[in-house]
Amino acid sequence: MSNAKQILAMLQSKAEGDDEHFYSIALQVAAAEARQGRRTLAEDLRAAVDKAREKAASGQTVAVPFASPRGDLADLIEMRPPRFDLGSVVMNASLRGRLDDVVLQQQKRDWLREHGKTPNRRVLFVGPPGSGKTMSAEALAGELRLPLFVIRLEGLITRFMGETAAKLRLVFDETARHRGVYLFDEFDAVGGNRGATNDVAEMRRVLNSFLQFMEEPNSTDSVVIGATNYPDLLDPALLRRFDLVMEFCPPTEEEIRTIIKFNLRPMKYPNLSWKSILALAEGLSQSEIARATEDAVKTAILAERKNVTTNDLLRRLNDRRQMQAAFRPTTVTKL
Ligand SMILES: Nc1ncnc2c1ncn2[C@@H]1O[C@H](COP(=O)(O)OP(=O)(O)OP(=O)(O)O)[C@@H](O)[C@H]1O
Repeated sequence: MSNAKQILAMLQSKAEGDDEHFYSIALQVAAAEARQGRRTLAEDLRAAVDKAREKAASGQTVAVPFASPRGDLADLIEMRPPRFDLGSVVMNASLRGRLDDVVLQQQKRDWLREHGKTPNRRVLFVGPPGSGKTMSAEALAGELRLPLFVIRLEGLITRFMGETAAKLRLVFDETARHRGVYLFDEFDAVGGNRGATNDVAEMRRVLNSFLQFMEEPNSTDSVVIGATNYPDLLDPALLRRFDLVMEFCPPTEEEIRTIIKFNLRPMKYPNLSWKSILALAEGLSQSEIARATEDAVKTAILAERKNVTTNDLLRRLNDRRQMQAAFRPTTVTKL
């Protein structure tokens, strides 16, 4: 890009309030300077971008001001400002390590590029309902100080039958225009045989478009996350398009305890009988445990108590078990 075009693009991104695009062009200029041997100027530019980014982020916790998608996109993408960071998600050390690695590669993406490497940015989250996939996508966005955009694929396919591929094009164009974390929820709807529609030709079209869009380079390094409860239904060709697959598991005893303690705050809970609580919580998802705990806290508040008791928790965990039994799907059918 010529200097004049770069200045024009920078001014346009400033006018649109898209700071990340602004910085990204400034870094492209820095890289061009470095290639021509002007390393001090390149370093100065890079340091100025880091400083500007830090300044923009200071004063924020993880809240990110960002415009919601407009026009056609408003129907397709839901914008959620991230409310927490990865420390709020209870997960095992190996999963945490891999998420931290995505954060690091994204934060140091310009440095990686200078060494001819592309940062990982396409991630598939696999795991049972309520195990923290959406929460982790939000936390990843929080760590990167980016907005989270959620695209519900099943809804997109049923609603825009015949035009889904064109709508997906719009979404992917947006990922190249505005840096963010884009979560394609219910990903099996496009990636598998479980049809949101029985129109096999339409599903093929959507799948092929998706494969093609995933291969395209992304000028903003937006992070694309697919989330599914049914990895077995995904087409292997699609799986290969992801840089990483991350598995979310049902909670261990230690994780159950951490989720309960976290959600009991700010109540007191002396002398809980953990043995019976853990026994009843086993088999419930992270989400069900968090909600049962929240209900137990509400019970204590309504009874004007400061303490949550073992019985409060057992009663609410039992409620969740009954709900789980009532709603457990019997089978998942392959077409
Ligand atoms: N690993 C976790 N650590 C702490 N809280 C969790 C965790 N997983 C789930 N929760 C709680 O459950 C809620 C719902 O979880 P989330 O939506 O992330 O699950 P999910 O895996 O995306 O589910 P689904 O597949 O049904 O979309 C979270 O907002 C949080 O309150």
